[in-house]
Amino acid sequence: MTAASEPDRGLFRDDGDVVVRFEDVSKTFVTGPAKARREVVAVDGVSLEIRRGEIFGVIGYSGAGKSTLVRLINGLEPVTSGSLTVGGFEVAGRRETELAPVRQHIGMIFQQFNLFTSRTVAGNVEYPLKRAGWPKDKRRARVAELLEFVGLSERAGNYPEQLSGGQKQRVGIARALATSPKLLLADESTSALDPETTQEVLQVLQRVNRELGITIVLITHEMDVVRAIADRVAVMQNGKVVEHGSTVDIFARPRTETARRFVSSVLHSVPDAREVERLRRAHRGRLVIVDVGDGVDIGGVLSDGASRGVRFTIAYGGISVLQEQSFGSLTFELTGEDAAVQDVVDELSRITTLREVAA
Ligand SMILES: Nc1ncnc2c1ncn2[C@@H]1O[C@H](COP(=O)(O)OP(=O)(O)OP(=O)(O)O)[C@@H](O)[C@H]1O
Repeated sequence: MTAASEPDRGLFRDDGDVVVRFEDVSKTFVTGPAKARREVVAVDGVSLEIRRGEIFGVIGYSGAGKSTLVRLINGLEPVTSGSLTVGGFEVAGRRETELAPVRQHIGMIFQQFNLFTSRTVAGNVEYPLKRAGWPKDKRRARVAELLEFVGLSERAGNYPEQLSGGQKQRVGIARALATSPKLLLADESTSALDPETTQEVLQVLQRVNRELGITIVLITHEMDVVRAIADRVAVMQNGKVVEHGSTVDIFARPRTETARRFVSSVLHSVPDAREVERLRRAHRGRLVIVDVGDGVDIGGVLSDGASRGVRFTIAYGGISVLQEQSFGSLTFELTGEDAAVQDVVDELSRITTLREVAA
């Protein structure tokens, strides 16, 4: 599918490699009546760059501030403080009427699809083209092209209620792509879908990114979604980005407890509290959990330990491969003379992240 010709007005062209730049951005909601005003800091001092052509995941638990962060990008919520440039355009401090030029380059899809129930599939996809003033024959050709791209040509005359969840979301994607945005915001776009349908929608999003070169910001609370398609990811907690980096790095070396919990929700290589209890009952030696990955020579340390009489038992763990790198974690029981075991623990701590399971 080709990009539709649209006036560009210079946005998204001279912004270098960075499509969205947050600099110390905060968003505070003030709620309640005058006497009992309450402030909620939904986004708290976020600095972040989203690069051209990437799929950028934003993950966090409910209330972390993900939706608000993304709604700032297209000005659905105004920024309280800081600087936010989108396609080289400063969004912070703009009036609603000034945002139209930047919004025309941004598409959005939603968890609940937000389709017009009274319009057909084709009518839904056509809607933004009508609003943008496209003539009828061009609209028709564009809608056909978009429906083909998302694999729904046969469904053009159906109404949303006749479609499955995955098909509805594909209509949402086609509609969001209609006017050839440079940036697609996907807010929990697969959260209402079963795992199989989720994969189907993620594959379409991946094609949107790879084949059309559209940058995607993907909000989710599922690390599986991040693992499937995100190039980089930001982990949010209490309005702050507590960690961000390439998806591979976050999986291989999560630095915060929140990131670690998200990673272990997918990999299951780290024992949870109940499993730790069971391990503790079954093993009497020192129990350590170590992160493993390419280039981390855990075997070498254990062999050295063995030469001093330290024995190890693998009690728990798992190793996965993502984008050709292996990562995961192993839980060892170490037994032997105290000082020698301590040397092994020290050496493992030096080469990787090690957590000890309390005796
Ligand atoms: N319009 C609003 N008015 C007042 N408070 C709001 C508003 N929108 C969001 N908040 C608050 O801001 C915080 C962040 O909410 P946000 O919806 O951005 O989080 P989230 O990570 O997207 O959560 P979820 O996954 O549940 O949607 C929450 O405490 C929320 O209650």
